[in-house]
Amino acid sequence: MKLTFYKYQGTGNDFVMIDNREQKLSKNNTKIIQRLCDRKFGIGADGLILLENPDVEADDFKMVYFNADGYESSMCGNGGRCLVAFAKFLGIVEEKARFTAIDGAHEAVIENGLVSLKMQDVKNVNEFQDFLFLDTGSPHHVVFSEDIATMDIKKEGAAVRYSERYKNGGGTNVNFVKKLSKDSFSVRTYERGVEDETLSCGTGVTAVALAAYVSGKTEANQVKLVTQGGDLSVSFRKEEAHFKDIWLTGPAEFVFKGEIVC
Ligand SMILES: N[C@H](CCC[C@H](N)C(=O)O)C(=O)O
Repeated sequence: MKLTFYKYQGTGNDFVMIDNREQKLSKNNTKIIQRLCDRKFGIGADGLILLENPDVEADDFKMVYFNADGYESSMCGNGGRCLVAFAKFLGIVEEKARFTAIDGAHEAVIENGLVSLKMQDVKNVNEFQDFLFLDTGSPHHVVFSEDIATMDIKKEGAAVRYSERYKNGGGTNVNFVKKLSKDSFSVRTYERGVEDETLSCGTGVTAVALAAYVSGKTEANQVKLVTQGGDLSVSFRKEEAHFKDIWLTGPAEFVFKGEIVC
């Protein structure tokens, strides 16, 4: 099968994007999706995203996300932002978009060259002695540390992701965080389903911003997250025990278009 694909990246988290409105690529093609994401035998990406026709009248499109391991996974924040940029390129949307992903409905706005994505509300942030755990559309374990620059993220991240706490529940993504100022943090993320460090993680930096607020490391409700692949920002409103109006903002860029036989 000949497939036209578009490569996008959002702060270094990179994706193969496919306009699948004609359903050319089926969702259980794990081997094909894994091969497309393979950085040696395929195009290479952290994940693959299908743009499909919406199931909901009010939506512009539907998002289906696969990790590089070829399996459909939970929400991808950077991928969602890249998908909005892709939808604009295809002429499906202009400056505003509304779509449904595996975790529900999302709005997005393209402004000043950045894409802002509204994330689902977060009801539970679980604080433990030396880490926090929350789900921002994907599960995230968050650890604050004085030194993350020299860490072996792949090794340290895998140790948590495959630990007793997570190994039977589908695993988790793992974020290592250093506080930079009263409203900015440096973040390095080990991503489930990539099974390696990614240059940034959208649901991950969203989790870090909320975890920093809950653990008293920031009082700001707009936080800058510095990742290996670039800067992202997360804003939110705390309403009683819930976090609402959570917006993830950052660049989302086209890299190249190609055709591949698979
Ligand atoms: N690897 C994640 C999904 C992608 C998350 C990340 N790429 C983002 O930007 O949110 C998981 O399986 O939970």
